[in-house]
Amino acid sequence: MASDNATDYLLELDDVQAGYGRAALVLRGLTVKVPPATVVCLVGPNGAGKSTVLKVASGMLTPRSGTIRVAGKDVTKNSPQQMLAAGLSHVLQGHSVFKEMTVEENVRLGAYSVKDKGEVNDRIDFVKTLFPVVAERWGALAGALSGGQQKQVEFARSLMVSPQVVLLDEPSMGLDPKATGTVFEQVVRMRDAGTAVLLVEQNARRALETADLGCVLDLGKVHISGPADELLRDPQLAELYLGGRPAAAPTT
Ligand SMILES: Nc1ncnc2c1ncn2[C@@H]1O[C@H](COP(=O)(O)OP(=O)(O)OP(=O)(O)O)[C@@H](O)[C@H]1O
Repeated sequence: MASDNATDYLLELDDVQAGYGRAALVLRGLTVKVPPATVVCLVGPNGAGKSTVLKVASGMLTPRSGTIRVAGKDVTKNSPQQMLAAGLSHVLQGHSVFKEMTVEENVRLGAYSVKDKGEVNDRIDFVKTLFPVVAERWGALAGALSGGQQKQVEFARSLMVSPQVVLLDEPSMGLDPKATGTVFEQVVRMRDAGTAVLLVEQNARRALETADLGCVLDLGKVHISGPADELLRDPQLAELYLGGRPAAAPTT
């Protein structure tokens, strides 16, 4: 009956309503689905509820209604620890490396719940290959790295639990354009290495250029969704959500 078979998606947020305390709802019937090996980005105006979507997906905020599924399994009421165990790894907004610890110590923290030493070593090899800067600066204090390099340490840490989906909240925040470019390249590398990504970004145009699928949030709901390149070419969307600049439609 339903073409949206649950097993077609690694992560599904279905008709989710959520808010903070007694305040008005922030998410008002939001549906977002993340297929395997895909970067899905959420864009939209300030306060639309983008970060709140990630908080709900990582168990930091329990929805008032609606359903969250990971690979078809209902995880709606999971705690953050249970969400992590279910395969959702959250890279928070801003910088969360421990600056006074080495890159190695920061990355190993991501594996605190993994008991098998061999598995930890395999994951270390994997993230070192994926993020060369992590390998190059393995023994350095994380605080000595640039902002973009620290973000890659955070990515590496998030991958230590072999997540199904990485939730990335504004990875370009505070970075210059060159570092932003590198960080988005690494998002694509994560996807190519088999990890799906749900990405929240202020930098809507750059995020849509990186993502496979895009969802535009407004007032706590998905206003429009589809292939990211199509959204980028949509003139109305460009006017409303991409900084008011005209769509990059061919002019010749
Ligand atoms: N911890 C909190 N307690 C109460 N209200 C909150 C909390 N976090 C966010 N909000 C409110 O929820 C709404 C949505 O915030 P959210 O951070 O999800 O939006 P956003 O789309 O990510 O915005 P931005 O792009 O500005 O980060 C805002 O009105 C915000 O003030």
